[in-house]
Amino acid sequence: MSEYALELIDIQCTFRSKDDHSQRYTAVADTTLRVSAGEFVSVVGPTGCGKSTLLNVGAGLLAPSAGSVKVFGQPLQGINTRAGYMFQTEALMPWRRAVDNVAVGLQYRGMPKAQALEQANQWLQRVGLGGFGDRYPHQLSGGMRKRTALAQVLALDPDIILMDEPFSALDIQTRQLMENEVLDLWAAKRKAVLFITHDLDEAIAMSDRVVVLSAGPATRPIGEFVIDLPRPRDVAEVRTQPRFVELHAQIWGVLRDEVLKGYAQQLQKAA
Ligand SMILES: Nc1ncnc2c1ncn2[C@@H]1O[C@H](COP(=O)(O)OP(=O)(O)OP(=O)(O)O)[C@@H](O)[C@H]1O
Repeated sequence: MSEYALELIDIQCTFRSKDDHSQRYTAVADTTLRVSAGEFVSVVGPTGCGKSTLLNVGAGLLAPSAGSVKVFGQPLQGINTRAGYMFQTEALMPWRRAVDNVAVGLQYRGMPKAQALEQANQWLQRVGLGGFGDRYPHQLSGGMRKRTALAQVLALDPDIILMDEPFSALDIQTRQLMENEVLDLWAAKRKAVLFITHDLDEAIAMSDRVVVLSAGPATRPIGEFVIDLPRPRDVAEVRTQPRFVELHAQIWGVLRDEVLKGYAQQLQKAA
C-alpha cells in the first residue's frame, strides 16, 4: 500500500472566466501536494487563490484540467469514497434532527436504521453533544451545528478527512474548543487530514506540515514547512511557545506578499 493517503500530482485547473465566458482562467497550475497516511497537512493562501478548488479535486468533486489524483496509490476515478468532507458552509439538513443528520450517511451505506441511530448518538456524545440528538439544526448554536457536522463526517470513519475552513464562522473561543477537539479525535484515529484555512495561527497550531500557496492566477505551492511542535497540543497554549512564534515569522515571510497581491486583486475586481 502507498505511504500516501492522497496525492495531487501536477494539477492544473482552468475554468471559463466568470466575467467573460470567451476567456479562460487558470486557477491552479503545476501543483503537487501529498498527504501521508496519518498526517495533518494545512494549506494556507490568500483569498480566492484556489484552496477550495484543490480540495474539490482531492474529493473527486472536480476533475482537474491536467494532472492526476491518487488515493492510497490508486488513481482516483469519480468521487473519493475514502474521504469525508467538511465544508465551510453549513451542510446539515434542516428538516432532520441532529442524530438523523449524523445517521443518514451510515444508512446510505446500508446500515439498518436502529444501528445507524445508535452509532450516530455515540458520535454526538464524542463531539460533546450527548443529549442534543433530538434537536433540529435551527435549535442548535453555530458551534453545535459544527460539532454535528464533524460527527457526520467522522461517523463514516473515512481514511482521509478534507476540511475547508470548517470553523471560520465561529467566535474565537468556540473555534479554539473545536480545534482542540479535532486534534484529540485525530490523535485517537490518526487519519490523513487536508485542512484548508485562511488563518496561519490555526494552520500552525494544528498541523504536521503547512503548505503555502501563491496568489492566483495559476496558484501553486511556494513554501512548505514542517511544524515540529510537540504533541499533544492545546491550540491556545501552543501559540505562546517561542518555536511557534519563530515558525509563524518564517511562514508569514513567505505568505505576506501573496496576501497583499490577493487583496489588491480583490480590490481590482470590486472596482
Ligand atoms: N467553477 C468555477 N468557474 C469559474 N471560476 C472558478 C470556479 N471555481 C473557482 N473559480 C475561480 O478560481 C479561483 C479560486 O477559487 P477557490 O474558491 O478555489 O479559492 P479559495 O482560495 O478557496 O477562496 P477563499 O479563500 O475565498 O475561500 C477564484 O478566482 C474563483 O473565482
